Parts: sequence; C-alpha cells; structure tokens
Amino acid sequence: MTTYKSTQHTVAKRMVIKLGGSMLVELNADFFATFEQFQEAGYEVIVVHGGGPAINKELAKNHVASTVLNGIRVTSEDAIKIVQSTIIGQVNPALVHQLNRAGIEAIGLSGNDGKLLTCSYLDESVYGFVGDIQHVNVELIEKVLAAGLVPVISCIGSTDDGTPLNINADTVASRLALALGTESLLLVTDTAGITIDNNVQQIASPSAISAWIASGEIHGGMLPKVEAALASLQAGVPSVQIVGRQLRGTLITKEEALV
Ligand SMILES: Nc1ncnc2c1ncn2[C@@H]1O[C@H](COP(=O)(O)OP(=O)(O)O)[C@@H](O)[C@H]1O
Ligand SMILES: CC(=O)N[C@@H](CCC(=O)OP(=O)(O)O)C(=O)O
Repeated sequence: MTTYKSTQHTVAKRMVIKLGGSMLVELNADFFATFEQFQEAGYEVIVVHGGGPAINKELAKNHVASTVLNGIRVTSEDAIKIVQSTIIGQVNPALVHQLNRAGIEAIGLSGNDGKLLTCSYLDESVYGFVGDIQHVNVELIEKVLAAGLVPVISCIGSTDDGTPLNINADTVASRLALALGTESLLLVTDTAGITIDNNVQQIASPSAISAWIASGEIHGGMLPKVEAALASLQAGVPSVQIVGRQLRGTLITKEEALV
C-alpha cells in the first residue's frame, strides 16, 4: 500500500464525498437532503466521482477492450480517449446538473483544470495511461470553496506535458482529502458498506481488512476503496467511511481505537 503524509492541519467541518459510478444514476431526494444537512451544519463539501459503468458501456460501444487489475483499469491509448470523454463529457456535467437542480451550487472540474491533479504514470508497462497523483493544486479548490461553490471533481489527471491519465476515483478522493486537510472522507458505493457473509460491517480495522483481502472476501472494486480508506486513515484523516447511498455503512478504524 502506498503511504502518504498529510501536509496540512485538519480543517474541521470539511469533507470529501466520493460518489461511485455504480450509484450515481440513482441519486435521490434523501441523498440531496442529507447533503444539504451537511452544508447547513457548516461543512464545506468537496465531491469526487467515478464512472466505471458509464466507461464500460462506452468502451464496449466503441469495441475497445480493457481489463481490470486489482480494481485498477488497464488503460490503453484508445481507452484513455474514451475514459476522458465519458468522465469529463458525460458523467461530470450530469452530476453537476443534478446537484444544481437540487439547489446545491456546484461547479465541475477535472484534474486537468487549473492543473488540479498533476500525475506521473502509475506503472506504464502494467497499467498504461493510469496516473499516480504527484501534486494537487490546493489553492484552486480553496478559491472554489471560498466562493461558496461545491467542487465536483472527476478522476482524470494529466502529466506535466498535458497527457491525460486515468485515475481510480477512490484514490483521487483519498489524495484530495489529505491535501485539503479534511476532517471526513465518505466513499459512497452501491453496497451498504464492507459486507462479509452478508453482514454489513459497522467498523473495520486494518488487520481485519487485510484478512478479508487475503480470503477473497474483499475483492474487485472494493480493493481500491479499502486501500484509499486505509491510506487516508494512516495519513491522518480523522474519519473515513465506506458507505451506501444512505450515507451510513462501515467506519474504518485504527487498531488501537478498538482496544
Ligand atoms: N466485501 C465486500 N463488501 C462490499 N462490496 C464488495 C466486497 N468485495 C467486493 N465488493 C464489490 O465492490 C463493489 C463496489 O466497487 P465498485 O463497483 O468499483 O463501486 P464504485 O463504482 O462505487 O467505486 C460492490 O458492488 C461489490 O460488488
Ligand atoms: C484507473 C481506474 O481504475 N480508473 C477508473 C476511473 C473511474 C472510477 O474509478 O469509477 P468508479 O468510482 O465507479 O469505480 C476506471 O477507469 O474505471
């Protein structure tokens, strides 16, 4: 697991909410009501989103094959063009529109805008056009938040010379939570949290998560999620949760907190 250190003090009442592509289409009134409750409670909210299902659909439509390794999409030169146009051209504006229509003033950004997410290649020989975030333009987000807007950030970054790279959205959320010093990170997905033997876990420690990965009870798209959650917790984000659309689910807890 990659380890990162938080460069900033925690900002109370700031949270990153990551919306998985698997739950984006079904945002409902309850979700928006809870979102507004966070804002009314004084939270500055930063939204990060994925779009796995929409990408899969567009890749298939264009007959571009792709594989997923450890929850990360192996992204060819043909695939990155489709990933970029789907995420920035379709998924992001649809989400911004939904938020605005619900009365939440939102502005869409990709990692390319204002050099928000500058990346190197994660491992070009294995993953192709996939980014490893090297720098976050924190000042840009601070300006957007100061203007009273909710930044809605998609998971495309670029290299210094402007080559677009695909980044797993859970990783983007985790790195933004660290860079912005947020108090809370919510990874929202289509299950009600980490589920083991059909039971949603209310809390999960790093050692329990390692055991569930080893046994295969955590797999696929849950892998980058738990990795992002553990990296954030380890680096000092105080509250990290993997939750369903009701915004309740699994709290990821340090080992010592369980004693
Ligand atoms: N132990 C687990 N608990 C819950 N979901 C799991 C688990 N292991 C694997 N998964 C899978 O992870 C999926 C969530 O990851 P993903 O599809 O990438 O969602 P998102 O689009 O929200 O990032 C779930 O739908 C489920 O199929
Ligand atoms: C590199 C990598 O894996 N990128 C992801 C980006 C979208 C994503 O993360 O979407 P979800 O949040 O819906 O899973 C992908 O291509 O699917």
